Amino acid sequence: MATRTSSTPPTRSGTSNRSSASKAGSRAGASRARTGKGGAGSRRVTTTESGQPWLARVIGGVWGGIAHTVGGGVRRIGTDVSDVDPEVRRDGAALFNLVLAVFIATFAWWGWTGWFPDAVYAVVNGTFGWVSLLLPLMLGVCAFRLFRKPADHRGNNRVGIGFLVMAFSATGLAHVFGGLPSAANGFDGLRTAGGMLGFLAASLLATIHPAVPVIVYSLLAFVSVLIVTATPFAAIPRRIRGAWEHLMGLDLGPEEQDGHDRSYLYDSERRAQDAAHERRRKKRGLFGRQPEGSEEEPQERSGDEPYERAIVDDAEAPEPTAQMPAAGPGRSQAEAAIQKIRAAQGRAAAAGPAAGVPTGEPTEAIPTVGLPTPTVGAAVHVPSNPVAPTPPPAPIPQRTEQLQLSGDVAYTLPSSDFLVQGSAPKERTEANDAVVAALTSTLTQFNVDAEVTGFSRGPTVTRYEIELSPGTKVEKVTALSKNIAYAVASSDVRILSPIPGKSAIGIEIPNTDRETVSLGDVLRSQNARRTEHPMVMGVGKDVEGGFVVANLAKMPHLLVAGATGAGKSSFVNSMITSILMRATPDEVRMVMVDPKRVELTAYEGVPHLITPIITSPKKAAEALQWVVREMDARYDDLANYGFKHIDDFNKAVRAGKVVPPPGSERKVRPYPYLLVIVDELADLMMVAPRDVEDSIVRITQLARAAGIHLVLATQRPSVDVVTGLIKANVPSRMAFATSSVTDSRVVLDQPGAEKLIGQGDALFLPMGASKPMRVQGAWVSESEINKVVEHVKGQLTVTYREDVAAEPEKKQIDEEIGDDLEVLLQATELVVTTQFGSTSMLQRKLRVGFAKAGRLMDLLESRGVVGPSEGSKARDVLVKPDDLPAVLSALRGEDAPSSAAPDQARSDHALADNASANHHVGDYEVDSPYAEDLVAKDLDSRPQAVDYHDGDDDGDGEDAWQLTGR
Ligand SMILES: Nc1ncnc2c1ncn2[C@@H]1O[C@H](COP(=O)(O)OP(=O)(O)OP(=O)(O)O)[C@@H](O)[C@H]1O
Repeated sequence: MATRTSSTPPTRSGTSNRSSASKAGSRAGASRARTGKGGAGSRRVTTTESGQPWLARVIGGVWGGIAHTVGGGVRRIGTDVSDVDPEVRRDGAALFNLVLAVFIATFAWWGWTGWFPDAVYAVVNGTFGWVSLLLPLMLGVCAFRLFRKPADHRGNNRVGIGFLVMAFSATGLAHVFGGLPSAANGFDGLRTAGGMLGFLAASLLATIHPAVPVIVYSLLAFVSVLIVTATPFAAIPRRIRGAWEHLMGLDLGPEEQDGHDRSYLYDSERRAQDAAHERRRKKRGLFGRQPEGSEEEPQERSGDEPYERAIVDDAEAPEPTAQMPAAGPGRSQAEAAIQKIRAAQGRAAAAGPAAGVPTGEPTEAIPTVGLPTPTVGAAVHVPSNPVAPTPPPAPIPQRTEQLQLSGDVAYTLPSSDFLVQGSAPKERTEANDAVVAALTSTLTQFNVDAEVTGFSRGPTVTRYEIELSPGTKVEKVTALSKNIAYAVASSDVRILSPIPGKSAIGIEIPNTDRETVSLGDVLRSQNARRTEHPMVMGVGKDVEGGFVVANLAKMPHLLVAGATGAGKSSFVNSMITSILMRATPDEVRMVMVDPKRVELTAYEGVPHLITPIITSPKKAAEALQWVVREMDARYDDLANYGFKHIDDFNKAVRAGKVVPPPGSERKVRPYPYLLVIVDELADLMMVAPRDVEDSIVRITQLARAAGIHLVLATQRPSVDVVTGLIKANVPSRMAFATSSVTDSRVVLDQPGAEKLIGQGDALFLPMGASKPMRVQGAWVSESEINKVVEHVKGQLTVTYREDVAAEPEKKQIDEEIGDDLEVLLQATELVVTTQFGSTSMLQRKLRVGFAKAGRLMDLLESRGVVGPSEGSKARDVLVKPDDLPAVLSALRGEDAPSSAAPDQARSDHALADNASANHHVGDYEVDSPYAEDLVAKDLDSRPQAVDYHDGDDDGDGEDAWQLTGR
């Protein structure tokens, strides 16, 4: 059981509401009415329990009211952050800082006089000297932060401490520059310098030499600026250089700033990089981060966005491509290089004994076909695309502060150090130059008027770009695929025609020197930092060496398939580790299904789990049904409170705008995302194909808005596992190497995956993309996973929901039915689906005797499935096929299944919210009639499937259905 939990335990609901209401009431009167008890009730509790004098209560209430009003206004300045959770607001303290700032400003800046300001001024000025002029600014910044970021305790403390150090060192300096007044000069003397504080700080040091306090406090003041601006020492030179270059108008591109040489780029490429950098820089602010006080706000998550994409990248600033420049000196330079190669080849062809085996001059030698060797003079002029630099070890992404979970639990995300840094990516190697030469040679041999204009080196493959001269057919190059494979001595050549977004043909050829993509690097990349969304995962690197990061919430469901050893499990590990690195259990909960029992065991016990890792396929099928019910409960809330997406609902809950009906005991909490991971769909489909498919289809059709997302992995991407229905509803696909082109078609609806080279090489087709993107999956080692898991488990003890895959409850079966339930269910299904109430049919189809068939028919009549006997005629069937699930459930003694539950019932529940009990789903509460019903059903106890093949081939219509029991 949990020792700590991320939310209010079930038993607390009543009392905790009261106590939190009481706290809120004493802190800020205006927030009282938030609790389910209603404003009056809360106020009464505060009044009777607090024991404060009435005047204090009145002042507290007025202060709280003003604080919330001012806070509301401040939170709307610039980026609107008015959805700050009312529970964590510190408006009272913020207002205190603000009032103090204004007050000090009135006499320090504006010279307000009078006995009261004079008295305060004497104290403040006597303590700080002329540094009191700075105090309003410091207090103002503190107030602003407290209003807008009350939960950022770490940041607020940092700024507060920074200002204290700054004020102290400033008084020390002021004391020296104010002429080192001594105590004998009295307060008046000290006031004109650094005040009493300055005297204490500097007078002793100044006895050594007046320069000593100047040096000490200058350094301390500098350190205080670093503390306030959260600038690490290592970043100082870069920031100073950035500021200088900005002031002088010399802004460099990002690569140059990182110490990367850009001399290999053409002018136009550099300009493109600069423009992209400028756009990004403008977005981020002068120093690559937002100025203090407006640090990058967590991106608002909202349900509906235009042009949603699963991939997270800088869509506005596409990375420059290293195509041959259209014109100018760069172009002529490149053309000269190509001509040089041509000339060399021409000479070689003329001189060589056999076509394609050129023997050029040593410096311009063309490699022999099939045995590529590096050629300095030839290929080196073909530009390579710049690869994304390995990001320096840094937090992943910005949130290393303590996060406040519900239930007042502090939670720290795992440190970036747990994930190692990968080796620096290579931009070009000799092997690339050799392949360029081989490709150029092949094109020349076959008289194809085309040029290799550049290449992008990825970790696993390099994509060489070929541009055709006007009038040359694309097919002339694609027809050469076998010759190209021969020339580069690799069978895994993949031709892209065209490269998406470019007028060029891409030829992907595996690198002989592969590189591993470290998950840590992917999560530290700019793309990952662009968003704080908790469902973002590091996918890997694309062929251009760019980091690929995707948002699972936008996929919204993902199919991962590939042959054994192709890299699926490694991908699933990267996905789970990404979530653990970036999301708290309050933000993302997971259900893991691992019938293979080995792949996911490392994650057992992480607090993000809602149920122990499920290894039994039967229990997994039940868990999926639980997910369906959870989805229904969430939909009820969305419908009830008028939201279209769980993100909008959560935002409103955090802003205190979701108020349960008066009298309701319920405490509405934000719903976490629910990620359901199935690491071998085939095992589930073998056990309960119909139920698993039903659940998956239902979840995938609706769950996006409910924040529920499915990831289905399989090594058997055949049509009986990945059925048409499942495929139609799981729009994003990740195909690792498949064993056949048929499998590739099942996963991607196109060939390609069969040409992948395994071990993490994949084709990623996120929802909405027309062409799959080739990526090398991110790799995370077992030891890294263990470190992350240990940290996460140390933060919070897992609290499992017991009913997700619980043992099925004993059912109340009608005594009259007794042991005949199985066969009665079959009879019902048979009669209702065929709409034919014949006893002899039951006899034949169920292979039972006349007496048994007659008894079954009587039972069916007594339960209203068929009408009374009409002699030799078949009986009327009174139940429509659509109502069959409800009837079967009723016979089993269960409640109606959720899929068959009338919508009216659900909306009735929604209206009667306060009448239903509080239930916990995961660690959050749901009011749902189904919450009680979140109990697994015994699926094995009923007929599994109706076989659509004819039973006995005698041609009669009755035989069209045959029940196949287990
Ligand atoms: N992204 C990757 N980077 C580097 N190597 C990888 C990557 N993914 C997989 N590999 C290599 O391939 C091996 C098999 O990968 P993995 O176990 O993920 O395959 P799988 O498809 O899950 O196979 P199975 O279905 O048999 O479990 C790993 O042990 C590792 O050596």
